[in-house]
Amino acid sequence: MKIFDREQIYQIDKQTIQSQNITQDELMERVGTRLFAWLDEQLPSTDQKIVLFCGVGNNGGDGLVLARLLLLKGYEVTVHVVNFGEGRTEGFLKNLDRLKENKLWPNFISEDSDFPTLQENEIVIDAIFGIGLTHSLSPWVASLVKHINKQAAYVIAIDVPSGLFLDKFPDDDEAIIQANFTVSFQLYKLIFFLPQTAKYIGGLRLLNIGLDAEAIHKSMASKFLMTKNDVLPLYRNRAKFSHKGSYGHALVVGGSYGKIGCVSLSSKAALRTGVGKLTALVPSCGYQILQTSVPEAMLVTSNLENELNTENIDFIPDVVCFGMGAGTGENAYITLLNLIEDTKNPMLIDADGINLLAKHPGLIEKLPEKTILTPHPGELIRLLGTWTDDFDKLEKCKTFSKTHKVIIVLKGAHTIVVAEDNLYVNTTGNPGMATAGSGDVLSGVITALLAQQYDPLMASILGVYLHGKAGDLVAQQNGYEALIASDIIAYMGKAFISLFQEEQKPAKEV
Ligand SMILES: NC(=O)C1=CN([C@@H]2O[C@H](COP(=O)(O)OP(=O)(O)OC[C@H]3O[C@@H](n4cnc5c(N)ncnc54)[C@H](O)[C@@H]3O)[C@@H](O)[C@H]2O)[C@@H](O)CC1
Ligand SMILES: [K+]
Repeated sequence: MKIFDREQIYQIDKQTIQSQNITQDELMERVGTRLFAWLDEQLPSTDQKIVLFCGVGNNGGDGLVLARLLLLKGYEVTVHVVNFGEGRTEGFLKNLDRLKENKLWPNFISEDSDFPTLQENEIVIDAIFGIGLTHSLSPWVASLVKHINKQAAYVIAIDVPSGLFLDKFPDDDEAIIQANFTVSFQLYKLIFFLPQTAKYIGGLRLLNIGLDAEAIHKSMASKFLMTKNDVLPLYRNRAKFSHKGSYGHALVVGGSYGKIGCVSLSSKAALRTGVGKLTALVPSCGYQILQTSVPEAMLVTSNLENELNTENIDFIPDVVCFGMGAGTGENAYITLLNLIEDTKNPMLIDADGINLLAKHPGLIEKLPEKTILTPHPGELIRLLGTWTDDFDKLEKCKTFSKTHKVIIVLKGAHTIVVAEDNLYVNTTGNPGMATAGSGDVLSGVITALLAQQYDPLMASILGVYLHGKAGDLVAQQNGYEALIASDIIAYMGKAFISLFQEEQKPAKEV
C-alpha cells in the first residue's frame, strides 16, 4: 500500500474532483459526512457534548461540516474557530456560513482570547491543522494546543493531530495535539508509523472518502506500508521434487562465552523458515551447547576457546549471517573480513557485525552488494552518527543505502526496510517482542529466505513481516510479557500459514 507525501495527497484530491466531476465543496461535504457517520456510530447517545476546534483552512472546513451534521442530529455542539491567519479557505468560509444558517455561532479564538476550559465528559475534535501545516505554530496557537493537552477531555484529531508536520518533527514537542484517536482519510501517512510522531496519533482509523482509484494507482510512491496483501505475492512455493539442496546452505556466525544462545536462536529460526541446510560457526566453547540445542544444525567451531576464526570452515555457504554475540575484538574483525572476502552473495550482518562495520569502515566498502544490515537504534547510531529527528534518520539511512548499496532493516515498533530511496513499513509485531533474542530470530529468518534465493529486498520485507506475525500469533495466545524469542521461532510455521488465511473483517465498515 502506498504512502504519499503532502503534494501527492493534494494532487489525488484534485484529480478526484476532476474525474468525479464534483466540486471541492462536495468533496468536503463527503468527508464531513463520513466523519459524522463514523463518530455517530461510536457514541451511545446524542447527549454527548462535543467541542470542536476548527482552523481556518480545509482541515477546519472538515470540522465545520462535522459540527453542522452533529448539530442537526441533536448533539450538544460547541465550535471554537482558531483564527490563526488570514488565508481562510473557501471550504472553511462556506461551511462557517452554513453553520450560522443553522443558528450555531462559533466562538472565535485569537491571540488575546481566553481559552475555554474543557470538561472530562466532553469530546474534543481537533480540526485546527491538517496536512497543510508548513511552519511552527505561532506562540498563542502553541499555547492553545498545550492548553487542550492539559485537559482531561477525550481528543479526536481529524486527519492528523494539529502541530505535526508530514516531513519533519516540530521544534517544540509540546505544541502538538496529543490525540486519543485520529481519524484520517483513506491514505496512510508516514507519521502514523514513526516512533517520534506515532505517539501523538492514539488509535487510528482511516475512512474511505472515495478518492479516485486511478489517481492513487498512477501516483508514484517511494514509501510503502506492507500489509498481508502486499507481502503475499513475495512468497515462493516449494516445489514437490525439491530436496534440501534446493533451499540453500546458510552459515550463521557468532557467539562468545556466555553468548552462544543467540547463535542457537538464529540457527533455529533459519531452520524454521525453510533453509535447506544450516551450519553454525561458534567459538569452541559453544560446541556442546549448539549441538544439543539445535540438533538439525551442523557445526563448525573456531580453533579458539572463546573467540571466532574461520580456520575450520571447509565449504562455501550460499549465504552468511554474521554478528550475534560475536564481540568486536580483533579475532571477530578478522573473521568478518575473511567471510566478506570469501563471499560474493549478499550477506546478513547483525549486532556486533554492525558494530564492527562502524569500528572498521573499510569493511563497508567490501560488502557484497545488497547485503542486509539489521541494526537496532543503538547500533545505527554507531554506524551513521546521530540524527536530528526520525525523518533525518530515514534520510541518513537512504543515503547510506545508496552509497554502499546495502539494505537497512531499521528495527522498531514498525520496522522499516530501507532500500536506496524506498521505504517499506512493516505492519506486524507487538511490544511483547521487545525481548532478548528477538533480533537474533529475525536475522535467522531473513538469512533463511536469502538462502532460498529470495531477492535480498524481498527477503527483508517478507522476513520482517513473518517475524512480526509470528510474534503477534504468540501474543494472541500468551500476552506480551510472557513472550520470549523462542516462542517466535515456534510460531514461524503458523505465520507462514496465516499468509493464506482469510483475514477476519471488522463487523462494520463506515
Ligand atoms: N484538498 C482537499 O480537497 C481535501 C482536504 N481535506 C482536508 O484539508 C486538510 C488540508 O487543508 P489545507 O491545505 O487547507 O491545510 P490545513 O487546514 O491543514 O492548514 C491551513 C493552512 O494554514 C497555513 N499554515 C501552515 N502552517 C501554519 C502556521 N504555523 N500558522 C498559521 N497558518 C499556517 C497553510 O497555508 C495551510 O494551508 C486535510 O488535512 C484534510 O483535513 C479533506 O477535506 C479532503 C479533501
Ligand atoms: K487536525
